[in-house]
Amino acid sequence: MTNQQNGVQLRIENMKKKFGSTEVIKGIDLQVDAGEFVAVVGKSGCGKSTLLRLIAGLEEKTEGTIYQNDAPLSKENDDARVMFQEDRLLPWQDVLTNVGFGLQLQNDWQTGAKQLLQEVGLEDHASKWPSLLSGGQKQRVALARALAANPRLLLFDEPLGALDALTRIEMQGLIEEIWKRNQFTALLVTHDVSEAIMLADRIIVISEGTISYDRDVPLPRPRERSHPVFKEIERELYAELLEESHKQQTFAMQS
Ligand SMILES: Nc1ncnc2c1ncn2[C@@H]1O[C@H](COP(=O)(O)OP(=O)(O)OP(=O)(O)O)[C@@H](O)[C@H]1O
Repeated sequence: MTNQQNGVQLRIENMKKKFGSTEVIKGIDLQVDAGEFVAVVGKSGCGKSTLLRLIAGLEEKTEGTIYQNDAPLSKENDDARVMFQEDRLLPWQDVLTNVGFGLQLQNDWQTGAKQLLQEVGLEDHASKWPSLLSGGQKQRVALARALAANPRLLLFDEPLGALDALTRIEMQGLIEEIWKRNQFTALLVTHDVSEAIMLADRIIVISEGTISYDRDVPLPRPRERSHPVFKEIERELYAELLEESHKQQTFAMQS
């Protein structure tokens, strides 16, 4: 089931992106429903972050159109926020101010920022400097800061990539809970196949700048890693990724 009320609908048509003479995105067509959670998987360098940056309006496309709720996007996407692998917190500001950064034009921004810290379970850390937090806590602050803008689209660019396995699982639970509560549309770039199956309504694989695989995850939430359908999708995804990798190696040896 998807969160339809707050999230935006996306439609990407024939998206292409070149850096110099190298075409990184070679023609992507993708539709994402309002409130849908889509995971983007693929080999390092296949263009996942570039796709996210194009949707965020942080990168200029070479060709194609992105429609958001049927309106073409032409500049920075005000409805979207990106959460990166590195926390990007301001080290000279305390946690509360970091979260309230986007709220500071509002009179009572401290109350709003405290509520967001509560949402991510860090209400007792408001006056700390970021340097005193663990990696997982810093990512919780980064998530609260992203939520401050009440985004209708959250773009997660491998945000849990630097965390230890247990913290990562905890953060997956938090992201799922917050997505359900806030009802935004979500795109998650991840290298972790089980993370994709745990969180996404749908998984796409990007290979050589195009979508090579696209399937729904028909599992109830919260999900069990031991569920036979979970295992089946896991096997399918690894097979797809290995096949793509094999094709690329063969191509590299022939050329
Ligand atoms: N600003 C840029 N200028 C030139 N080349 C770029 C730029 N940004 C990305 N690229 C190239 O585009 C390709 C795709 O990069 P991108 O970061 O989208 O890949 P990715 O799939 O997210 O990789 P990873 O999983 O390692 O983060 C890479 O070959 C990268 O070197």
